[in-house]
Amino acid sequence: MKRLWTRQTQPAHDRELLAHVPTLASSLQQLGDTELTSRYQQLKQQNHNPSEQTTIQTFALVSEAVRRTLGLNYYQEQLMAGLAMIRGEIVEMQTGEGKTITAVLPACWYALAERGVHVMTVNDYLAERDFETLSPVYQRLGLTAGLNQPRLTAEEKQTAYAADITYGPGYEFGFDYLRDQIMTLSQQRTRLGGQFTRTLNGQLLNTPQPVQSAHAVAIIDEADSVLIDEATVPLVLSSQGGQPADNADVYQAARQAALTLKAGQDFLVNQQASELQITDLGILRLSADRSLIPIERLDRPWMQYVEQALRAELFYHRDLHYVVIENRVQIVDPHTSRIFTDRTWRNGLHQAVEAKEGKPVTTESQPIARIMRQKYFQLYDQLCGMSGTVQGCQQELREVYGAHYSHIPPHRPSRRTDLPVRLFSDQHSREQALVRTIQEMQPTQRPILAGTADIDASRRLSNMLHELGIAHQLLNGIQDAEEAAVIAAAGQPQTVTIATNLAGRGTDIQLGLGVAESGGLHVLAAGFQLTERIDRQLIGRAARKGEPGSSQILASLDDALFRQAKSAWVDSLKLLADKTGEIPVSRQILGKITKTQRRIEETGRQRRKQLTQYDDWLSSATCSTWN
Ligand SMILES: Nc1ncnc2c1ncn2[C@@H]1O[C@H](COP(=O)(O)OP(=O)(O)OP(=O)(O)O)[C@@H](O)[C@H]1O
Repeated sequence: MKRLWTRQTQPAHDRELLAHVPTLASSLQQLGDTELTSRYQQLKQQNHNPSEQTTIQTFALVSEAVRRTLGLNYYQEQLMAGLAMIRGEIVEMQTGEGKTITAVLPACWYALAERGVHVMTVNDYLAERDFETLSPVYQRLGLTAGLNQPRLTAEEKQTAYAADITYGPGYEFGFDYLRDQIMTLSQQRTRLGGQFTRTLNGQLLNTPQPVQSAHAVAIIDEADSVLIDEATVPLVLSSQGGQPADNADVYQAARQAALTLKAGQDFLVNQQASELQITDLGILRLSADRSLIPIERLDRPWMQYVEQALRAELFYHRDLHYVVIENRVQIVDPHTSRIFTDRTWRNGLHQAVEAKEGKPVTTESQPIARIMRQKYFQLYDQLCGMSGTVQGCQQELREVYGAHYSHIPPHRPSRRTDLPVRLFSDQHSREQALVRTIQEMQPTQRPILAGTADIDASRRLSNMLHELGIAHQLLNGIQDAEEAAVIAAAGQPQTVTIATNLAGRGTDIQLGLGVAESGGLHVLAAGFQLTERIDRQLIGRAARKGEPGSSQILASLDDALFRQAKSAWVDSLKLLADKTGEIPVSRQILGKITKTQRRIEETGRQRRKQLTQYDDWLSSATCSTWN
């Protein structure tokens, strides 16, 4: 990756440099809007020279545009983060420190070069929110902003990319790249003579053009999520599936066959690793009665259909891995609990889940092109980003993306109180304790955000509160309420919000009248997440912007983290439970939990590394075949 401006960070020098920004910005206050725009445009015409002077002027113009449009004045820390990002760094700013407007500083600085700036975040909701909020700021400087969303037409995408600054979810940029590659390849295959004839006929004028022109700059919000957490799953572009399948009976027959098999005899299963293998005995049993196999309708070996049916049965659970909405199986993102309406599992797994649920079986989509996310982001000349939680993955960001890390201190010291962790022997005891805590807090009028691990748990907690007549709202991706409306209400007095990880990133819960005085938002986390970073995201919803707030984790030995720990110390903890199921938590236990989370983070890193190496090998193998 090429750097536009590299220089070692010198905090004292930077502070001195940035101290000029507010002064210069104040002097711009007397300018009219047109004059403000033309000042920025003049900078653009000065044949973009990445000097410190240009940086100060750009930051001052952006500061004034933000003040006029949003009524906010940049903090010094936001300017520092902006400066770090134009050096290609990934900055860690605590949650709630105002990353959304911080991204405008590097975006406008990079836009001076007129090569296109892509601002990416984790999902379309956040991309649209940021685009809506910030477009008027860009307009003031004479810049255009575009929104790149899934399901746009090619023309709409071209318009979004033609803008100076394009917002969108990270994965969508990758999918556009794959679509462009496929189109370009298919055009290259058109024989020269064919092109000549088509040119004579005027047909080439209508030849589709790639939507993505360049990979100049990517500014990535929630960088650890986009670049690390999601990086285990490659981007795969598939042909359109999802139509009613005319071989539905095959998947149903495979399910019937799978249900006759006995674990330990006919198949071996490793629940932890989600692996299974049909034994020789199982194969014998499955082939015993050939009349049960719809042989002439198979597209792949029968065993593979049965294996997928078993996987669907054993590893894929409703309201955890998928939901069923309007008779359709829809995948749930394991990191955020967000529902992917337009994605399906491959190799017949989606159909196996549909058959398991007794829903209409749809046609399989076929993979057409794929790219590891790492490879896609490496295409950019310049990559930078922000997150509240970079610590724990800075080494990987450097190794894979060549991006250095810098930590930006909070504008105001945190006023969050983290109450002692509570641990329970099982999920049920934990849920009882959650409900008791919510009940006890009701008189304080403080809003509560209860974060659950999955949709199923959010529903259970919701039902328990219903039974007790405790009013609450639910944010788990399948309720009808608009996400923005739920979040807007979550900081109002006495509001109880139950949310899956959907609320974990990027949601800014504004405190209602009198809430700060009564102690601010209280976050109740139902369990530890697999990594410390994700814990910090949820907890970070409380006490933002120097406000008061508190958090508490209520864990249970049933949680995925303890299951993954697979250790004798976890089993021994059960013996310590009192009659409510609560287990006293020592520093030693907390230390072991942190150790487990770090081990899982490290395993994830190794896995991503292996996947990329395997992908490298695969690409070189494929290339040599083509040659
Ligand atoms: N300079 C500023 N002055 C006053 N308020 C600000 C400033 N910058 C941001 N804010 C406000 O702080 C709140 C949090 O901002 P934002 O959502 O961008 O934070 P964040 O760092 O992205 O949080 P998260 O890590 O949760 O995504 C918003 O309400 C925003 O308007």
